[in-house]
Amino acid sequence: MPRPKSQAAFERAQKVIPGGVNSPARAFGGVGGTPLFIARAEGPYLYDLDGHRYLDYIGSWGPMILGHCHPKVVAAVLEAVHNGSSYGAPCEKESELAELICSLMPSMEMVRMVSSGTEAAMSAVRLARGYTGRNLIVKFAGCYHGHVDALLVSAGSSALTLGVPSSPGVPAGCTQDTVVLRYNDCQALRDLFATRGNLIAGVMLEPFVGNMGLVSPSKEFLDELWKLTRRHGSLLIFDEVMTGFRLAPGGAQELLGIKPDVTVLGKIIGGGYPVGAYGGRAEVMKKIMPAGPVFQAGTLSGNPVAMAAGLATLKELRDNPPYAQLDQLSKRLCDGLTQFATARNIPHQINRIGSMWTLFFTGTPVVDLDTAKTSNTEKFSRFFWSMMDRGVYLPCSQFEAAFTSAAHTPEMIDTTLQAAREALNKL
Ligand SMILES: Cc1ncc(COP(=O)(O)O)c(C=O)c1O
Ligand SMILES: NCC(=O)CCC(=O)O
Repeated sequence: MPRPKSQAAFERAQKVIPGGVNSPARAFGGVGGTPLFIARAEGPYLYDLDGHRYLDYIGSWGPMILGHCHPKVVAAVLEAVHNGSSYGAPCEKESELAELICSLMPSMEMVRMVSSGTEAAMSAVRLARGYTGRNLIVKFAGCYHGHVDALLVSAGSSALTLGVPSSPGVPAGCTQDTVVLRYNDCQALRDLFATRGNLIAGVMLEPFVGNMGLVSPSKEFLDELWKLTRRHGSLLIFDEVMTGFRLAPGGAQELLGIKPDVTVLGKIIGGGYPVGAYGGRAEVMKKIMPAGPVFQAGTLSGNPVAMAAGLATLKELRDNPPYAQLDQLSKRLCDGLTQFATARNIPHQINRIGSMWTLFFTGTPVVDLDTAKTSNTEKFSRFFWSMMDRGVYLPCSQFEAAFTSAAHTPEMIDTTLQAAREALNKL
């Protein structure tokens, strides 16, 4: 399908923006070709510059759980805008959003707002170190916590898609206190804690991983994480930037019945505007300046317009929870995909939790980064473009989760399945 206006816009952008994009995840590096330039978005749809319409299964990589331009979010933002863009002084909306977050996620007694998931993850690492007086941070291969120096080792998402396991510009000193383990590997976790448990400030993980494609934790893995961090006084840090308010009103932690010490948030809490947050028990959070000695700050933190968008989004999710519907729609979609791929004898795995899902082109069950990497990414690329040409916008990498939104209807799922049947038949 020709997209001359996107092509021209990409060429223009490449002259003044590195790689033509402001975040590598958008560059289509994993599938080749030119990224679509978006003119506008509404409900479940994206519209590109060339006037094509696409059913959107990215939702800005997670935030748009209500679909684009939800009327209540738009109204809240418009009202806020007229009261000023930024004050550099506290406003009540910050407390209102903090109260709502803490009521929905009871592991959080206090929360600090920042402007991105990266900032939240970075600050959570500093807090864990400041609180425990220890340096070691444990992360898992394939998990992505934003572009935090200390966590940019064996990172997922575009760092994985584009084959950059760690980046130039991150000095060894920044990662020397980071230990990377295999996701779902209980023995590695036990071995590490047995030898260095008293040095570990915190263990950070995506409780369901979206950034190597969707991967779920085993019960044994979660039990072990809980037990070992309790025994050794290390903080258990859930990065719920993707899963927070996505899988349940109380996030993955509600679903799993675990109260992490610290939670990292982003995406949905900003309703499409730049917001991140981190929170936990008051006793831990009171270490943060000016309540305590651990420094962290931000000119635009708690921005009133972004707070309004986040509040409107979370209130809608609380008052009209879409989770059962999202689960049903996503199940219908994934069941159909499995059925078609099986009928065509295409080796595949579908991993799904609620409205997060990935179709992996591999015959091997995907439980960690190594098994995710057994996927046939060339097949994925052909499937991706075939779906795009049929008006379905999927994540542009095998190693990303797709998201269904509350604006999707059963009819749209069936349209998507019809496209998928044709695309798989042509693979
Ligand atoms: C789990 C997770 N943590 C952290 C981040 C970083 O968030 P941001 O892109 O807002 O910096 C992302 C996504 O980018 C993410 O998926
Ligand atoms: N899973 C990918 C992301 O969430 C990040 C999107 C971006 O950095 O643009």
